[in-house]
Amino acid sequence: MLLEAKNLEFSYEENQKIEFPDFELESGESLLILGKSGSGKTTLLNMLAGLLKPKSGEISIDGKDIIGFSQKQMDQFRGKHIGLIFQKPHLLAPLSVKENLEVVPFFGKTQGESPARILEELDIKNKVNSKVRTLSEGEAQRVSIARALMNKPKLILADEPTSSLDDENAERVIKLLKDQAQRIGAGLIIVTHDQRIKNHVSKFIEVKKNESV
Ligand SMILES: Nc1ncnc2c1ncn2[C@@H]1O[C@H](COP(=O)(O)OP(=O)(O)OP(=O)(O)O)[C@@H](O)[C@H]1O
Repeated sequence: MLLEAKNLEFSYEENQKIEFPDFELESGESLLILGKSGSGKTTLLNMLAGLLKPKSGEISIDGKDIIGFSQKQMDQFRGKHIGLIFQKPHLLAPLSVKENLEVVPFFGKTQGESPARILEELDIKNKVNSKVRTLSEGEAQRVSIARALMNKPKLILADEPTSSLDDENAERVIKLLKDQAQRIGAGLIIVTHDQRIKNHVSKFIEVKKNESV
């Protein structure tokens, strides 16, 4: 099993508690996190990425109890094994596409995939030397997927990756995410409201906020 989450709870404030459903994910499998606005989907993704510590519960990734990690251990683990994709691409604007990919193995201290190969897979090779500020939104999101794949992560976490894309680009990005996750044998978890993604991934959990604590 790649990932197991059990009895997770989080609270930002004393009179508020968010309880999360238990779930499991195998390598190569995809899962959607669904739920209303404000229900706690991004909070869950941030806990899985080790960016937030749950109030209680367990998260195991690749057999490791990530909640027990120190901040430094978590940063190293994330750099090596987790690829993150956000709603907006968060690329380094003054750098080229290639340079944006090359910083990943540099900071993760890993060997990294070849940027040329990944950009070819994502059909964006002709932009390799372009500055990222000259890219369209769909192209920039494909570069952010390329960046998340650079370290061949075991787990890919994506937060609303298609919400600012038109239908054609959204379909393309979903397909790429799924295909690439399968190619490298990674688990893929996507937070979304997007019906266009729901048509492509059948396994899901739903997060519901519980106000009465
Ligand atoms: N830093 C914070 N401090 C206090 N409350 C927060 C903080 N971040 C989020 N919350 C609250 O926690 C709840 C869950 O937020 P979260 O962003 O996880 O929801 P979400 O399901 O991802 O929402 P959306 O779909 O609108 O992005 C919300 O009520 C939100 O207002």
